[in-house]
Amino acid sequence: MHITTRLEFDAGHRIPNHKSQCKNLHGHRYAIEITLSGDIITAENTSDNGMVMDFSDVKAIAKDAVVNVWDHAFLVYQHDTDVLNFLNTLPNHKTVVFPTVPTAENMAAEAFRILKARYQDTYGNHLKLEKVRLYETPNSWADALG
Ligand SMILES: Nc1nc2c(c(=O)[nH]1)N=C([C@H](O)[C@H](O)COP(=O)(O)OP(=O)(O)OP(=O)(O)O)CN2
Ligand SMILES: [Zn+2]
Repeated sequence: MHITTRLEFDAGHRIPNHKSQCKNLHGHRYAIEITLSGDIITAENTSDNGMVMDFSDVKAIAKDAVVNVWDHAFLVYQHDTDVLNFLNTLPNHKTVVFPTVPTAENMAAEAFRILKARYQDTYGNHLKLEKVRLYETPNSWADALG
C-alpha cells in the first residue's frame, strides 16, 4: 500500500548561471509530497489500526526535518558566493546553504536524503520512503525515488 501527503512552504532561491530569469533572486510557493509504502497496520484498539502511517505523523516528521527548516528561508548554493556574502550581512536572516544548486531536482533529492532515515517502522509493517515530489510551481515538479 502507498500513501501520500502534501505540505507547502515559501522560500527564496536563485539559479546562478541560469540562461534566463531564474538567475534573479525570487521566490516560490513550493509544495512537497511525501509517498510512503508499507503494510496496513492491523493492531486492534490502536490509533494506527488500518493505516500505513497516520498522515499527521508523516507531516510532523516532514515539517520538523525539512518544511520548517526551508519555510521563509533563502536557499543559497554554497558556491554562490556573492549572494551568500550578502545574506551573511543581514542580521538573523534565515538562510539555508545548499550543497547543490537549489533546483526542484536538487531540493527533491535533498529532502529525500534527509527524510529517508526519519520514517521508522514502529509496527513491523515494512514502512519505506518511496518518493519525494517537489513542486516548484503548480506546473513543474521533480521526483526523487528510493
Ligand atoms: N528542470 C528545471 N528547470 C527549471 C528549474 C528547476 O528547478 N528545474 N527552475 C527554474 C526557475 O527556478 C524558475 O523560477 C521556474 O521556472 P518556470 O517554470 O519557467 O517559471 P514560471 O513562473 O514561468 O512557471 P509556470 O509554471 O509557467 O507558472 C527554471 N527552470
Ligand atoms: Zn525559481
